[in-house]
Amino acid sequence: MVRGFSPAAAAAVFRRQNFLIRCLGGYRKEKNYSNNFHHHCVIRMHSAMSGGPSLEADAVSILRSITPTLDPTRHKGQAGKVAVIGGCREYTGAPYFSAISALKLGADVSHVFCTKDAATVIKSYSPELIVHPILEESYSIRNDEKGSISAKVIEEVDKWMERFDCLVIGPGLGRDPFLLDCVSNIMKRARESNVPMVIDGDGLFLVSNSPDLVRGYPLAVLTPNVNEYKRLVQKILNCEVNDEEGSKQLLALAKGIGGVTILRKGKSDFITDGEKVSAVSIYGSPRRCGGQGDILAGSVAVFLSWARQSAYRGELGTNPTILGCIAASAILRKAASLAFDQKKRSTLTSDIIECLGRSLEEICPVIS
Ligand SMILES: NC(=O)C1=CN([C@@H]2O[C@H](COP(=O)(O)OP(=O)(O)OC[C@H]3O[C@@H](n4cnc5c(N)ncnc54)[C@H](OP(=O)(O)O)[C@@H]3O)[C@@H](O)[C@H]2O)[C@@H](O)CC1
Ligand SMILES: Nc1ncnc2c1ncn2[C@@H]1O[C@H](COP(=O)(O)OP(=O)(O)OP(=O)(O)O)[C@@H](O)[C@H]1O
Ligand SMILES: [Mg+2]
Repeated sequence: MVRGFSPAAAAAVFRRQNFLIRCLGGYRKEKNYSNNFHHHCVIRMHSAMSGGPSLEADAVSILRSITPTLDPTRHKGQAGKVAVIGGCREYTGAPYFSAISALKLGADVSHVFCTKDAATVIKSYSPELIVHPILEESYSIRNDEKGSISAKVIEEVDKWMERFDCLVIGPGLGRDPFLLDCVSNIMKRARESNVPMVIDGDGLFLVSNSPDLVRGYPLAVLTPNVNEYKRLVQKILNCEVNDEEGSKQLLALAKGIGGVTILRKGKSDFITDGEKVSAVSIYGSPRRCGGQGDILAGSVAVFLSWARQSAYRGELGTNPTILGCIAASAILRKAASLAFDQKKRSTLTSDIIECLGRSLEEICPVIS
């Protein structure tokens, strides 16, 4: 029996999950499980994370309820304006993956705020992105310039801040202390303007060391991978990750940072804002190429912006940040599965990005 549920409730959950996974089309390739869905489902619900129940989310219904129709009366910007804060000398792929994924899912405008070194490279990947070369790393400036550069960074971001529906902080940001200091200031400004923030990659390194940047901010979403989660648990809860108590620990972590939303990435994705834990377990791909988390972060930004629009219209009863995470996780996994079908071992992050549109179209067709 599924932990925490009566046999009847567990059977209903199982039937529902069966239906959802068929819609999302993602389980069929999983080794050893492909011919035995019942086994697949029950095992997953037992072993995904113990220490309290986590229910498979109804991702299909969520996607259908928050994805806007393509309506000729809408103007540019209404389907979402997102900005990625990331990209430095070392990493140019990560911010590109996040920003282009947002566009490929249907956002109208996608910006990248990065270092000067990274900007030309990112621009050359795509003419679709609006790239601002405003950040600086310590190696490229003198100590006596830091004050004026820091002020200039915030001045440039301030020009745009109120227009953004969501920021993605961290993909390919690096860990330069001066640069992270400037990004802390950007995060404080975003908070003052009530702009949602998806924090990923090196943004999570920053938040682990300075949790007050997001503490108690309900529009903050943290998307840790296994390393980033470990660091957060150590810093915030002062202990080690304990998967025996996985759900409880995740709830405690979200509460410990004042009710932010956490999407813990892994074999299943677990999502909470401190109230209950939802899971997205549909099968994606066995390829673990770098960059899939960056796609996810850009996708969360889009879906949470759409979920907030639906919430304004009074159509939702659930926290939009949770809905955005569930929708993004399901779409990324489905896209990864589609890409893997075609490319097998040579599947790359850019192949998955090319499947984002189809992945969403199969669930929310433009003309239904
Ligand atoms: N194509 C691209 O451009 C891509 C770029 N990417 C970008 O890479 C960045 C790091 O993300 P990741 O996922 O490698 O971090 P993660 O798994 O925590 O670390 C693995 C190990 O490495 C270490 N470590 C990491 N950074 C370090 C640093 N600056 N300096 C020193 N150590 C560092 C880390 O050590 P620890 O954190 O435990 O100290 C752990 O042991 C991030 O900006 C991401 O967006 C990815 O999105 C993929 C595609
Ligand atoms: N073992 C797994 N099986 C299936 N899906 C997984 C597995 N591990 C991660 N994923 C999925 O891949 C996506 C990216 O997670 P991952 O842990 O690779 O992030 P990341 O390390 O931050 O990636 P990036 O390389 O972009 O930084 C998430 O949606 C996650 O659910
Ligand atoms: Mg990552």
